[in-house]
Amino acid sequence: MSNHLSGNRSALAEAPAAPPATTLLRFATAGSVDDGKSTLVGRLLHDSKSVLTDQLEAVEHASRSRGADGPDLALLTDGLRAEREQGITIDVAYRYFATARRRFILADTPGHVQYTRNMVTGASTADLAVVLVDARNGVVEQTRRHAAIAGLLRIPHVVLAVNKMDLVDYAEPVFAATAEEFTAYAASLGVRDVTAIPISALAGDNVVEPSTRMDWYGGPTVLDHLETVDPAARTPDEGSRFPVQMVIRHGGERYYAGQLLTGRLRVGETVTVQPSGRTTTITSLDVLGQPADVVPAGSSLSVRLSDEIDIGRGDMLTAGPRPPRIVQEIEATVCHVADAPLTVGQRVLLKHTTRTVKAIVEDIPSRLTLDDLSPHPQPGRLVANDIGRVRVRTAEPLALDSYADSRRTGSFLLIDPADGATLAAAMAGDAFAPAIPAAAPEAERKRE
Ligand SMILES: Nc1nc2c(ncn2[C@@H]2O[C@H](COP(=O)(O)OP(=O)(O)OP(=O)(O)O)[C@@H](O)[C@H]2O)c(=O)[nH]1
Repeated sequence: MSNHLSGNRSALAEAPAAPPATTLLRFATAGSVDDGKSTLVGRLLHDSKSVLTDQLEAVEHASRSRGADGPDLALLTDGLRAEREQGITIDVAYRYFATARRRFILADTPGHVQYTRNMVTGASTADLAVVLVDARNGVVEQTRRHAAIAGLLRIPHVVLAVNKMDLVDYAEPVFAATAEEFTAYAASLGVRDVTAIPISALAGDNVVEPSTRMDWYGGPTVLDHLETVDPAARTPDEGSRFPVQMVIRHGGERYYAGQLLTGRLRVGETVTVQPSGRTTTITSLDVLGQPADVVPAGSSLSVRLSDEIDIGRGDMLTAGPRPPRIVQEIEATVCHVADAPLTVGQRVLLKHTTRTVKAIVEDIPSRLTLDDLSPHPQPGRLVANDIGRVRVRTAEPLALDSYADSRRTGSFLLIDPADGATLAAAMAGDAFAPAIPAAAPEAERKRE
């Protein structure tokens, strides 16, 4: 049976296998406009020799033609001409690079205040967020928003890069005060793993090479930390989740193809078909034409089962200690990304893994103030860049995890049925409630 998928390879190519977690780190950058994100990323790529030579030559050429002395490192990341002309980064730019120790996917997200939605998009799958501040300004409103989003998205690790240390004479007290303020604030939002690093992206201090101008700092450089941090740390033990992407009939057999999002699958294992709840046994697993006994998360595969059960695209095979909840009534935290508002009573499509069902927005009980995550009750609607709570009712049951348990299968999209445009990105369940143990009540008291 090893080659039965050869005619269907292109369909499987939709979901490429991810490399093992130990070799790949997904991270996002965030900072206010002009804090130096692009310069930092350019410096990282340049000094770690991750940049392709032709790219670097193009940048040097462009920099020279603008009369600059050395390469303008921001040019390496601000790819789009329109963005450069506007002078701000307006969308998420994904970069793929590697060093000898690790491969990286970087979501370079914009700093402008109105682009919260892009930060959410870029950071939603990140293992780590690099939050930049300008050493001269310290923690500003945008920094607090970025910390809040990191908390909401449950990004396991945060690096606070205190940049432009060259402009504050590389002074330790400036760094220490900013690091202390940020770490305390982040902790109040449930972000516990913060590594603060004093850097100059422009001069190259503590980005790849340790700085000779900040002897008082004994911690890692940015690259050291990115190369050694454990991406899996703090991720809870997830069950196995295999949403069926397509059913392939071949030689009288049925094969279910898709990508294993979390956990692993094993031949002979009992799995539950969701949302019907029927159980069956895996008789074979096949990864790109090769039979396998055990398949890890991230693999694209096809599964054969012992029973003839009616299974189609959008069903999910699950196994493991914590089964998903089968729900039609969902409470979620959403980041609204469309220009048109989201309102109570609105009919939407809900896309969760490979399943898309009709749904209605039953309630929008609160909207969050991003500075401190305190809720405003009963906003009635959400507009672009708002983060709020919604209650949604679906026409059919869904097998849903809470976002706290699984970022992959606890998230979904709300889609406009008229044109297929994404309205909101959602995190199911108690996404922000437990992340703010003390901050919200205190903030409430302050307002009173
Ligand atoms: N002195 C000094 N200047 C820096 C440093 N890092 C960046 N800059 C300068 O700060 C300005 C903004 O840097 P960018 O990297 O474009 O900032 P950004 O955060 O990517 O800005 P947006 O893309 O607009 O969000 C540029 O003039 C940089 O040369 C630094 O460490 N020290």
